[in-house]
Amino acid sequence: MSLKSKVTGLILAGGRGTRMGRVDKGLQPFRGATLAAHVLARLSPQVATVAINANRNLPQYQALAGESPVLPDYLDGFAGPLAGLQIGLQFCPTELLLTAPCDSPFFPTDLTERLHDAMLAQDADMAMAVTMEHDPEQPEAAPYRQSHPVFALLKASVLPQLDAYLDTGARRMEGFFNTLKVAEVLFEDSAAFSNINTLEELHHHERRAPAAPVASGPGPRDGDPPPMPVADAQRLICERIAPVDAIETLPLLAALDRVLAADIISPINVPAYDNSAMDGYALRGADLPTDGAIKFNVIGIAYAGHPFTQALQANECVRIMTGAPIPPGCDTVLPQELADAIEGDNVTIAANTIRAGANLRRAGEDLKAGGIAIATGKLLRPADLGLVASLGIGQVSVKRKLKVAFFSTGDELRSLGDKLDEGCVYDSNRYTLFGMLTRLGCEVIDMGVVKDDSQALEAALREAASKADAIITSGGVSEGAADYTRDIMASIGDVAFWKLAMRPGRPLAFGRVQSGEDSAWLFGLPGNPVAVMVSFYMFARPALLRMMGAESKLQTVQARAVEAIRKRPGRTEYQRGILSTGSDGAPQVRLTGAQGSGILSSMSEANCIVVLHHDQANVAAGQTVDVLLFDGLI
Ligand SMILES: Nc1nc2c(c(=O)[nH]1)N[C@H]1C(S)=C(S)[C@@H](COP(=O)(O)OP(=O)(O)OC[C@H]3O[C@@H](n4cnc5c(N)ncnc54)[C@H](O)[C@@H]3O)O[C@H]1N2
Ligand code: MOO
Ligand SMILES: [Mg+2]
Repeated sequence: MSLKSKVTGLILAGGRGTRMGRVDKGLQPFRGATLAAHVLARLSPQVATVAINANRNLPQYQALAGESPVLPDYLDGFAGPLAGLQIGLQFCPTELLLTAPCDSPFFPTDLTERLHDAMLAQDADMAMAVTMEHDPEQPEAAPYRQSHPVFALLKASVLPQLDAYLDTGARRMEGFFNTLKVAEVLFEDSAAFSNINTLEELHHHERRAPAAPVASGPGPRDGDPPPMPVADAQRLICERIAPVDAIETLPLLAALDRVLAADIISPINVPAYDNSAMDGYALRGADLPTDGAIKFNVIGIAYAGHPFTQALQANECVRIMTGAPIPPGCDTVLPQELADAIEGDNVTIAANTIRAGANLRRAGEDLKAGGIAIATGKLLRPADLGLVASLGIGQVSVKRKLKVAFFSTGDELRSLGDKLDEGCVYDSNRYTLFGMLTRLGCEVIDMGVVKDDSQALEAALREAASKADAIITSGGVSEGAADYTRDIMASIGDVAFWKLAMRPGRPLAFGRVQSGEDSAWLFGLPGNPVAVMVSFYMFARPALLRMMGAESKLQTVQARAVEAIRKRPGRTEYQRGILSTGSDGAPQVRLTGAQGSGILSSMSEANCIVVLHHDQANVAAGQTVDVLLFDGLI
């Protein structure tokens, strides 16, 4: 039996993340994935199966764990790693359990093997990693021994001892380990066990990252992490964001473009009764001639709103208008223009003019009483208002509008009405952001321009976090000497800075900003005017829609490229295009000329974005490309 098949791995992710501002450490974005995902990638090859101990954000951990279990503590109140160990041992289907904390993504790939060797050699109950450390304050002093109790291999059979220890109220790992026979294993590489406690440490590691074990994409340049593929960033954002659950009830007309918060159940059949689809004559289908022609006697008139209620006899018919209820016994309507002859009260109908059952609209054929007419999450469009009205419903429950604060950053920015000093530009991003957010149905909070000044930025972010569900900023997220935004963002929240494998829109900041009790999601978009729009559409838009509880799928259409398009594989490119109909009637697209990410006119001229996918290479003229239409997007 292999060693691996005897070991269950347990990721300890149940802590409070106190030193990280109480964020869920394991879910922090790190080198294209989450910290816990990195730990999982290290652990999986060393064990038969993995479980995750977590006490918050269980769905996100479950998404990571897949088929494997996510185990909350059995003990209440974030009782520490021993509580995680307890539930892990309770679950453990194998002879041995190996623990690893969610904030240490660099541990050795032979951890299980080395701990196991020592455990056997010393006939121990558990084995634990130890390193020799130097005190940075006293570099001359002798190194000291540092144990790493969260990296431990234990016999599953120690569970009763752990239960007894926890029953005494004690919670310290070292205390429990003193009750066991422990083998210590000295590892040379102390950095392998370094854990990431604070957001500063996280960003420090993020910036000097070696190749990420779970991220894909082109290799690192100058020690930088590889740019993250667009799809990975979208997934990471989506995994972290949950819908805002506040709802309100609105009169139907005020609900246009809002997100439905409860299914609309049809209280009635629509239509409520069988009725005529034509102006003509209602009759019994059985009376229709099979050959020749038959004369029907008109015995009355049915109008919409004025039914004819008398039952018909053989070869009788009723003059009927569109929408009028079908008289009793009738099942067919002859459109009047199909009559062979109409003379006074007589209508002659020839054989094979219509079939029995024709031209009727059946009760409930649109909506059945008791059925779901519109499902929760639907963005209410004009057709939906009509549908709700057709059910006689005058008020609907919708999600409250999402509050989104936004501002531009940069000393060079001037607001409209200001003099354009040398080296300055007018702030255009706030206008595009206003437009995009308003179109998305958000309540916008325009916070103007904020200078490249750390105090002003911090104050603006705090104010925004206190007022809004989400914050959108532009500028200052790249590597420039005046790009203060990234440091302030990182210092007052758990904000990660990503370099994305896309163009435009390479830099992006995403995370949560905290101000006292209040917090908000932050999207720090790049400053370049085209980049800000593209990043908004690709990342902020789906995230905001998710917060609103709405669907965000965008439909692409295919079009023939009129000219060749240069494209480098390994990044997603969003080029501005004009979609039209070719001489053969098929859709075709051409680019709007210069594609620089400062050229906003390319966006204004365009009616679509040409999406060139991550792995796609140069496109030859005549080849088909995917196109995202601006209609529906903006
Ligand atoms: N060494 C590197 N430099 C840059 C990189 C990089 O990876 N390494 N990335 C480039 C890319 S791509 C972009 S996009 C920009 C992003 O820069 P920032 O987000 O830091 O934005 P700023 O430096 O503040 O501004 C960039 C550019 O955009 C103009 N801008 C900014 N805000 C507005 C506004 N509200 N209205 C109109 N124009 C605005 C600003 O004046 C600059 O020209 O970084 C590249 N550099
Ligand atoms: O993202 Mo920057 O993409 O060139 O403008
Ligand atoms: Mg910059």
